[in-house]
Amino acid sequence: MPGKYTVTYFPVRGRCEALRMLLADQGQEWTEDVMTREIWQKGDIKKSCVFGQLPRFQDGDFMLYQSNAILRHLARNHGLYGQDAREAALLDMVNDGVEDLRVKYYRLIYQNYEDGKAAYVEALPGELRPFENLLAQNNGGKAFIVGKQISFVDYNLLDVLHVHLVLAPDCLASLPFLAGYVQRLNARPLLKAFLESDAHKKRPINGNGKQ
Ligand SMILES: N[C@@H](CCC(=O)N[C@@H](CS)C(=O)NCC(=O)O)C(=O)O
Repeated sequence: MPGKYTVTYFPVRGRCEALRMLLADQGQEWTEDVMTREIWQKGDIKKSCVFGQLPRFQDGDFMLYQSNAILRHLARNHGLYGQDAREAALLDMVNDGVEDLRVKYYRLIYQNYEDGKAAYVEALPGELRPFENLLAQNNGGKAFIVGKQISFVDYNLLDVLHVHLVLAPDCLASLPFLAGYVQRLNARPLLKAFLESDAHKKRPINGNGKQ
């Protein structure tokens, strides 16, 4: 049984919105422990974090760092890690692909937004194409990214698609399976309620105001 969940993070969507979507869609409650820049800059909490960074996640007295490890822990707690070892391996593969894209996105947002945005947006459909192909191969593109049930990777991929749809609203124009996937997942009742909540809508996407 999972203990009480607490998410410690800066007041942004960033690397936590995927796990928040997972929790909301799975009907879980959690506490937000919001880290201000002022407190973080004092340095004591940073020193206490395993890798000197947030998010930190608490499941009762169990403490975890690294956003993808947190997603996987929640996947194991809530049956979101595929139906067998092969599905789990495929989920790991796709999640690594999501992480690669997320890292490119953060590099753009935090290091090269003004100069790099146009080229990034132009290349984006090509970056998203592998996910379109994976969807097309699974149940005619009408299911989840892997297998017949939702997984932690669906929440992570959905978050990365959400932030890219803000950056480049037409980025799915040539990717119909991904466009349908976003609509389908967004319409899941508990997820829809979360996406329409102030907690989600008012939370900045990134920490520097760029999006
Ligand atoms: N690989 C880590 C990256 C964590 C990370 O980059 N955290 C940033 C915020 S998103 C942070 O703590 N920045 C403050 C600092 O490094 O002092 C994860 O996925 O959790």
